[in-house]
Amino acid sequence: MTERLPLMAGNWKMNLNHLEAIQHTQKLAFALADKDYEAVEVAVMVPFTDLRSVQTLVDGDKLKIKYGSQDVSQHDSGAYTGEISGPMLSKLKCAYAVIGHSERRQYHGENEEIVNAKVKAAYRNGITPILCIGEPLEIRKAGTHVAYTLAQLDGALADVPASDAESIVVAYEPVWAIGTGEVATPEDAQEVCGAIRGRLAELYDAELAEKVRVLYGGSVKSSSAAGLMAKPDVDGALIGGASLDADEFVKIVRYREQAVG
Ligand SMILES: O=C(CO)COP(=O)(O)O
Repeated sequence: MTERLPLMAGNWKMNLNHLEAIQHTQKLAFALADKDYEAVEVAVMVPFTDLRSVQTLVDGDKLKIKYGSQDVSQHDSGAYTGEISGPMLSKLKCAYAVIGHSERRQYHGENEEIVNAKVKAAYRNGITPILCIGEPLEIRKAGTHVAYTLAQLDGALADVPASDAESIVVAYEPVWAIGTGEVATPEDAQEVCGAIRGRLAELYDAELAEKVRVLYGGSVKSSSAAGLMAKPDVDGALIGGASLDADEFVKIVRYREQAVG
């Protein structure tokens, strides 16, 4: 079995201006030691206006923290007022772009076609997508959450070749768990993360599926991280609210030191 380096990615959402971003990144850099980065990959997904500041810090101080954006345009250039392109993000050395977050699907009308085009735009520009999928509450209640989430995966990966897909990060983020304080149980997370890996094996092959990191996101805190990470198909977390608190985020990065609960 391939060893997958866990990924702990903070999604700051629409929080922290560029001055606050500098302060927050410096706090993380100060708190995290080399040995933390050996055990876990650490990333922050920041507002567009923070990227240049974060890049300058990371480059200047040779920080091991990775960074990325929370979205990317499906187009590479042109008359798309307000959009930010893949070439702009790769020029800022973004490692990752969050794509298809439920808040973008909900508030910005992103459908499967757009998400698929954005995944391709990221790859075209050397950026690794962190693809977000997951069901709303009514689907969970109806018991069709696995099929619903896998259909989102199929749509996002349509016509994406294995040579690209092998590096994708998939984040299972059930909408009912996002920002609600209601974290999925480790068993719930494993059920869907395992199904995602199974579908990747069907869409591509087992070797690719073993390589891909599948994260869980939704109200992750230091008190829940170790339990989630104990599951075989959960390879990290996408962390919203708790990533805005540097001490709490560092505790999540060090989940191995926390009790499984
Ligand atoms: O949406 C999320 C990460 O992308 C999860 O947000 P919370 O951790 O605030 O629930």
